[in-house]
Amino acid sequence: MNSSRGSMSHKARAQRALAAMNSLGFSKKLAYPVLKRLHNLYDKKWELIEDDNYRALAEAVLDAQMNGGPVDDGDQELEQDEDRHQRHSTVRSDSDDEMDTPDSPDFMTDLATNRRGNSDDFPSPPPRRGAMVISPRGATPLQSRASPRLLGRRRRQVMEEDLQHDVFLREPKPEPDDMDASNCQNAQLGLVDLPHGARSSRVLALPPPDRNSKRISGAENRTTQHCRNREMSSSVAPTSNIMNNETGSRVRNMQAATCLDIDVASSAMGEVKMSLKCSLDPSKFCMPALEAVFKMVENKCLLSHKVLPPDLSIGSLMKEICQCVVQLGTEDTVEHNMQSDSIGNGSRSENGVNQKQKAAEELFVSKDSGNGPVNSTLAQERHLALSTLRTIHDVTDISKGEERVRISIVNEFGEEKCPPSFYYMPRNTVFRNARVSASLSKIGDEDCCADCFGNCLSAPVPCACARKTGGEYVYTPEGLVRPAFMDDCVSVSRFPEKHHMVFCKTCPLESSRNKASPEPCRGHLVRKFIKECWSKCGCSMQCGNRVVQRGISCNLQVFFTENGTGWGLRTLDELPRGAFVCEYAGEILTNTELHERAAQNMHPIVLDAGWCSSEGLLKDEKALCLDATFYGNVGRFINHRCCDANLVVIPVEVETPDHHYYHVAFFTSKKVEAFEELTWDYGIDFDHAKASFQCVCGSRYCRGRKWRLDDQRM
Ligand SMILES: C[S@@+](CC[C@H](N)C(=O)[O-])C[C@H]1O[C@@H](n2cnc3c(N)ncnc32)[C@H](O)[C@@H]1O
Repeated sequence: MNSSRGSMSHKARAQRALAAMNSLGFSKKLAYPVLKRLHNLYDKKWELIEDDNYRALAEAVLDAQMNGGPVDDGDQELEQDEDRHQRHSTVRSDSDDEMDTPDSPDFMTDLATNRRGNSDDFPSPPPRRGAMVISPRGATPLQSRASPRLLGRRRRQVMEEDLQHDVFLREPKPEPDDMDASNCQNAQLGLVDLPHGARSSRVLALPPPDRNSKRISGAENRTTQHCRNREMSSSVAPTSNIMNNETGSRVRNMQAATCLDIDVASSAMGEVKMSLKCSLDPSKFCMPALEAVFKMVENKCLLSHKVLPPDLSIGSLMKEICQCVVQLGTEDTVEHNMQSDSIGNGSRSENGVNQKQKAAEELFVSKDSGNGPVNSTLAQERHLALSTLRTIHDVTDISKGEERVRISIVNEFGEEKCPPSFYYMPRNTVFRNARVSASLSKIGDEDCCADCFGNCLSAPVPCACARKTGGEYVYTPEGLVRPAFMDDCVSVSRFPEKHHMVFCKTCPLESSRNKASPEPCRGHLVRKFIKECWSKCGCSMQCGNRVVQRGISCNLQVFFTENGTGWGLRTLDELPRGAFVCEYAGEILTNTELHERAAQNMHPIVLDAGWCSSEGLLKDEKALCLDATFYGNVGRFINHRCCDANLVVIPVEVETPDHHYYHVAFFTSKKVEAFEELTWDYGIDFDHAKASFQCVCGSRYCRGRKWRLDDQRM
């Protein structure tokens, strides 16, 4: 700040301020009321107005202009202030009176005169070298000392006008002396809403940041109007980096955010803007939808932690936003590149998406992302087409954004980059004939807690939904299955012979295998159910009795196993006993449909946990099973381990009170270390029939070992 200004009279300072505005092309008529307002707002501190070449004033004037010209609402305030001043001045000392205060009648008269006067009366400040400005009217370029940020806003204003005519804009080049801008290769990005009929959003390049702008000063300077927080590459983790250093994965690295610039600016008109700048390769970037970015940040920061971590800061949230923008903005490109690598016939479109493949997929794929099962039909004929089209999955997130958390995939041991093709589907979907009735009318008063609110677990008395589990909630406030309930579930899974089984008169499973002469029923285990609150319940989605329906919340990774079981699933964090991991999601089939596709199937799960309640023969459409061969979630990667697996399956009632349909949920049966493989016991009877695979689980209780030894002896 020019120290000589400190001794100038207020009148002179006001004149200088208006002259500076004039040199930017703002008329005194426009600038004057804004100056008055700002002067009041800044508690008559001229330094703040003069700081950074009248930056705050210029921004406020520009805002006033954009909001429809001069707004002289400062008059009243100023007049009131003047009254106050006059009353106050009667008790002021002589020395005070010597000061030529801006709210003195003198100041007012002079400003009023200047308002009427000619703009040429004011001396123009010396031009800044190299600064190119577009005039407010977008007509005459002129040189000025305005900050680059202001110039940027004015450019943007013109750009927005241009966009209305769908004009393509070139990115403004960073100013040669702007180191900040050159560190980050690209310009700032922003979204602009377009007028009706135009494309919904466009990425605009904003000008490089003002290197003169103030750094965050926090409490030290509460009047600072512009803050910036820059962190260079070392402090920002690679965003879409699926190479895990600890595991030494060979899967390729994606774009990393090499620099993060957080910019906060406010105007005197009460507007505060925050901007993020992430450095990336623009050729590999396509601006993602903001909703997707926010959803991802929520998932990463809030939902996956369930509670806010103690070290949460706005800075780290902003960093996450920046990283999510980079990740989402580069995913399509990476996927496309991989498709081109493997298929070799990709025709690249403007935004990096293989249009040919997209169009083909749209023909074949109809997916539902709503809650619960939906009676949509997924034609089996699509499978073949899909498997040729979708040979490669998105390597950064196998769920393709369908889950609350990103699920990465790595192969540390083999050449195979991805598992055989399948369509990721976070929830079960009916294949064709299965009948899943999730109607509200079927949920009686006894099956819901309509009068509850908030979190049922904090109510003094357990709600109606807990009645089905003996009047006790299965979940602890931490969202874990209670130890006693878990003990029972583990026992049923580990020692089935010790537990109650029901035998159908005519088993739907056997009759679907051989309708004419079905074999006798082999028995179905009676399992304990969890009953979660649902749509007719009055509690919130965050209720502690809603765990499975909220979806995956732990950090999982699909990886290529070393022991020959192919792809498997592991946790990246330590998990306590009783933690929900994921559902087994797939197509809902009738047993007949399952039998028809038996030749192709992997390991379907028969939904027979509720068969004990059925009298006589279950109708075919009620005897259901889940098949994740073609459509499924991460549950399809969980390998088998005999007896001492670390996961246990628990049936969960959510949307249907009858137990012909339910959710198959995996919970940890013991504490699981980070990077440990997650396994469950498929319950295969290796003695009874030759299994579809030779077990290599490595468990000391392996039931397949005997079978393998027999094989070797032959
Ligand atoms: C539900 S899938 C699990 C994911 C599978 N590993 C993959 O790569 O997609 C079941 C298949 O995995 C393999 N598998 C799972 N557990 C196994 C085990 N203990 N021993 C040998 N193979 C196993 C078998 O091929 C089995 O058919």
